[in-house]
Amino acid sequence: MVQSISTLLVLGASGDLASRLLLPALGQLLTRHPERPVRLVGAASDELTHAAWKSIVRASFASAEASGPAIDALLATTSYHTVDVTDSAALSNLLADCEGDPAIYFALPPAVTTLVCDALTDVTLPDGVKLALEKPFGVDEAGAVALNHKLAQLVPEEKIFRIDHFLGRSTVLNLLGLRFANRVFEPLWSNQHIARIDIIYDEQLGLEGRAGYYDKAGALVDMIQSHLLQVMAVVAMEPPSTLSAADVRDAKGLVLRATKLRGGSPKRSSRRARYTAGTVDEQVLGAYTDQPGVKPERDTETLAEVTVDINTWRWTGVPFTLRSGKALGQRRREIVITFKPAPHLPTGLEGRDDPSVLRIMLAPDEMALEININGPSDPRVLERASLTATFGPGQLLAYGEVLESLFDGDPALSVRGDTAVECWRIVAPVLTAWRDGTVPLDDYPAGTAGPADWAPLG
Ligand SMILES: NC(=O)C1=CN([C@@H]2O[C@H](COP(=O)(O)OP(=O)(O)OC[C@H]3O[C@@H](n4cnc5c(N)ncnc54)[C@H](OP(=O)(O)O)[C@@H]3O)[C@@H](O)[C@H]2O)C=CC1
Ligand SMILES: O=C1O[C@H](COP(=O)(O)O)[C@@H](O)[C@H](O)[C@H]1O
Repeated sequence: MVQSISTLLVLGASGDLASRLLLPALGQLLTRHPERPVRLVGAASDELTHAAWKSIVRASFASAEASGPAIDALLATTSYHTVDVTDSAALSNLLADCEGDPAIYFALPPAVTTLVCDALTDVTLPDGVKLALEKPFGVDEAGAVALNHKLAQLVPEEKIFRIDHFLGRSTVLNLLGLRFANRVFEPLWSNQHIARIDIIYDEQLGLEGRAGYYDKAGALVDMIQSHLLQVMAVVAMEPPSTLSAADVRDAKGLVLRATKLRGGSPKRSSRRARYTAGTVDEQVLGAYTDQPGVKPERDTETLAEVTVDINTWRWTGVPFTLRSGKALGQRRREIVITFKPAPHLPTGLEGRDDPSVLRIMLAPDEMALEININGPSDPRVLERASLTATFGPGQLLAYGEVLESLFDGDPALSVRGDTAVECWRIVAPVLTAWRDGTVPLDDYPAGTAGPADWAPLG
């Protein structure tokens, strides 16, 4: 391992991403690998004292049980700057506070990230700088194309990391192992035997004070346009020759280029809803529209569902439904692969003969293969059984994996520029239809499974 950066400069350091996910993961990484010393510089518009910043970092590290010499060294030297990060002079000052080669981490809403990239054109960047940009990449398809061009003027492609932390989850490797290290699944992995695939990421979390970002994004852009399409690409991709960044990115790119909204109709293939007041896990949650910073007239959805087709020999005809939402009653993070029914049940066998279902659960990663077997008392009567397994949790948090690959300059866990644009192309008709009001905005009480008349998935 040759660590190629010395400073992590986090823009948007006072935000939810930084304190809840990025800093704990940095703490965990440095605890496991103290030989990777890194200076941490934070910047955001929030007025934080040095002591307040240090206590944020300390609390984030504590949440990951981070400790040791690299942690102590980082805490002794970390600094925080209250600045407008879209200002070129402020950015130059921030870079002056970095030691050695920095990675600039854009933990910012996408519109702000674009402005920072504009501002960086007036800044002299160190040769070894790396740019790590959070999802969503840009604010729409044209914006993503323009952002790619802007970035190309700043640094070469190999220094650009379009972050999607779902690629850092052990789930991705687990999926590749399950599919390509066994002969039993791959021959069935196509429209010949699979009826439908649902990818569900239901959260119990509400807005968590993130209106500044989320109210302009909504569930479709926040989760489906990025994370869930990436997961779908791994579920559906052709077997890669190696797990190298080039092979896996090519294979994902082929899937996403072939993906289109099912039937080309946003009205039939998408649904959206927003939570009203309710109780999640015994906690009372106010309506989304009553949260500070939310503008109800934006009609931001907190639950989204989209069905796409992958137009290839392997997948034509199989609907892939992606769903994600907030403030739901149950946390449900699952890839559900529903097989076609057996073509003929021998006469003489009775009872339950539902199609087989393979469920791959995310965090903790587990799988369950639900099949029909002969019942214990009368062997002519079928019953349902579930074969389960637990995957290893991985050594690092998803963001730890992401940071490690950023520090090492390995693009395996980041999204290629053309793929980031493809993902916007796939959801563009839905965004337009939702803006036009062609698809109604339903509602659901927080703590429920979603609108009462939505058919359940998986
Ligand atoms: N939170 C999460 O769970 C995850 C978030 N992400 C991504 O991370 C990004 C940020 O999200 P999140 O942290 O949730 O959003 P937040 O709204 O919580 O944080 C945004 C941060 O950016 C700062 N900021 C905004 N504009 C400026 C500016 N002009 N100058 C300086 N600072 C500025 C804010 O400072 P201030 O508050 O002072 O305005 C705040 O620190 C998004 O792209 C999101 O998709 C990705 C994965 C998970
Ligand atoms: O990117 C995001 O992801 C989180 C969900 O990921 P998790 O790893 O925290 O489960 C989501 O809550 C957030 O809205 C979104 O921006």
